[in-house]
Amino acid sequence: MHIRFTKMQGAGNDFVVLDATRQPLTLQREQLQRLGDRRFGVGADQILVVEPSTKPEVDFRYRIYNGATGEEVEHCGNGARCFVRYVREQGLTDKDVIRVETVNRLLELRQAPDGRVTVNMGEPAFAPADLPFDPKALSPRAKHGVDVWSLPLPDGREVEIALVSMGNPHAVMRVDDVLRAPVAEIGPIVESHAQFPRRVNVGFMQVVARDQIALRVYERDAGETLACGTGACAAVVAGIRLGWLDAAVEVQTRGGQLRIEWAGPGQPVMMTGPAQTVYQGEIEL
Ligand SMILES: N[C@H](CCC[C@H](N)C(=O)O)C(=O)O
Repeated sequence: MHIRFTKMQGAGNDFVVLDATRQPLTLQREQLQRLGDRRFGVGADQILVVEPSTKPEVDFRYRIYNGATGEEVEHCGNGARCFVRYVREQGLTDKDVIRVETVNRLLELRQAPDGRVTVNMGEPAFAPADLPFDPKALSPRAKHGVDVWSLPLPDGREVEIALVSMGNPHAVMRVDDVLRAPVAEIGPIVESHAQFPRRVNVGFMQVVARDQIALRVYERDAGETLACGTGACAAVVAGIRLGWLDAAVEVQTRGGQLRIEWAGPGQPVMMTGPAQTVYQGEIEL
């Protein structure tokens, strides 16, 4: 199969974007993995497929696959910003506000004149069943009236995590210094911990000020990425709930800066950040 693709990045989280608006595109897992493979294919953290909408009030559908496994996932924040740039640059729409449906969310996206894109990421969810997270023998520790969980590790250590679903699952822990955080060691252990039947994205958050954090994320099925949009949303929401952060926070990631705003329960999380096209290409799959 001959495929035209667009390579994009949002704060260093990179994507292969495919246009399935003109004709249906059904890719096998192995083909998705080939697109994501940094040696034998194009290389990307996730593959984004833009599809026509099936509903009059929605402009597009957007499907997301982790590049390493070809597994479909529920949400991708940096990908949503690249999606907006893509559909406008490809002439698929000239709207300033775009409504797009993912597998389990309806997002509203808007691009500002300076090119930065703001995404209404929907409301966070916190019940263990939303992740899913199976507490088994664990019990939550209430902190600031919010449940945090002490997760036992195989070597006997424990890590304290806050659970947030942005449609996809996030376990967030606070660290003193992200540069020295044990991301490569603890990330994979928590990602595939038995308490997470569908595994989890693992965030390491350093609180710099009440309106500033530094964040690294060991992503489910991707390892550490340079930025994770839903991870930034989950970390800020957890920090606000735990009393560490105000309602608008600048998030410094290894790949760039994101701005996350959340006005509290019942409100959506708003994310603003960069999105760029890197190149276009073709590949035989
Ligand atoms: N690895 C994530 C999907 C991509 C999320 C991330 N790239 C973002 O920007 O939100 C998961 O398995 O839930």
